[in-house]
Amino acid sequence: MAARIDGKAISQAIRDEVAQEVARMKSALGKVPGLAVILVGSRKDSLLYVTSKEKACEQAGIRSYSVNLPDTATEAEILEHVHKFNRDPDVHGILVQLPLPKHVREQEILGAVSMDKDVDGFHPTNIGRLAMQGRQPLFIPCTPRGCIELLLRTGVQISGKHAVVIGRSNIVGTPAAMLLQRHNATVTVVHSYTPDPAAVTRTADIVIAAAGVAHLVRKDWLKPGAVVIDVGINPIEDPSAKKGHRTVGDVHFKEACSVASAITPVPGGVGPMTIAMLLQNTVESAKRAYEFNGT
Ligand SMILES: Nc1nc(=O)c2c([nH]1)NC[C@@H]1CN(c3ccc(C(=O)N[C@@H](CCC(=O)O)C(=O)O)cc3)C=[N+]21
Repeated sequence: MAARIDGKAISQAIRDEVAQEVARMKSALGKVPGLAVILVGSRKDSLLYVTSKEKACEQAGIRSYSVNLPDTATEAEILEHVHKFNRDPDVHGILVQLPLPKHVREQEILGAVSMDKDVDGFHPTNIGRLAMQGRQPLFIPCTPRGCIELLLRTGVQISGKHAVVIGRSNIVGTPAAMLLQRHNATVTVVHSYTPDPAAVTRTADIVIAAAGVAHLVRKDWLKPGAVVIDVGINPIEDPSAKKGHRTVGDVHFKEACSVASAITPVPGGVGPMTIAMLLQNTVESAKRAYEFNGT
């Protein structure tokens, strides 16, 4: 029976650490970190995420600034807000909630965020530095960083292990693969064109599932003793649930539990870590801005 990796508890510990840092900064400098969140449109899931980010900021003592633009907002309008936050010295992190409406070119917007406020780590220069040996990005994308943090804080060795990342998105799969490589794992990325993803994944010591497909990873995809990090957040119908639906990961949790040595649940795994990492990136950014080392 696999150990359950408790993302909720670990993320709470990180949020407590962040809150302490914020308190120290406040008493030493009279300043607190600031996070700006730009939301375009009214997708229900995005609204929910943004609200929980704001709540988490408030609890940690981080000031949040939010802008909610209509679906019809133009690139120029969004850029105006990005530029305003770039100039604002009280703002240390800027997050543009993704996905953006289809008429907006995502890369244009993400590339306009000041590199040293790019707490999502999505600026091309930060991604480029993440990919290069011997270079340091200013920020590591929150979800992949959360996955690695879960491994580190549960004492899972990464160095020398074979890690398989399922999915190659810009925001999770690709940066997760780069990060694992920086931690000296041997990394394979499988995706929708991989002929036999199960066979490849079965050779993994560590699996990071970020395909966005409910229950893609079954028992026969896993090597006995594998450590499984499930990034998926997929709504499925469930007549027995109160709302008629529930959230499941990319991994069939129950099946995986009989094979894996440790696994993250959904919800309560990677999701809460994403928010904790966002807060941590924001505090680190404010500390850099004020040249404050925490004492
Ligand atoms: N610029 C940008 N940055 C992001 O970091 C970003 C984004 N856009 N767009 C959407 C995704 C998704 N995301 C999540 C954050 C928290 C949970 C979370 O806390 N989930 C809970 C509840 C899940 C549920 O029950 O639905 C859990 O997993 O336990 C999930 C997903 C951040 N994202």
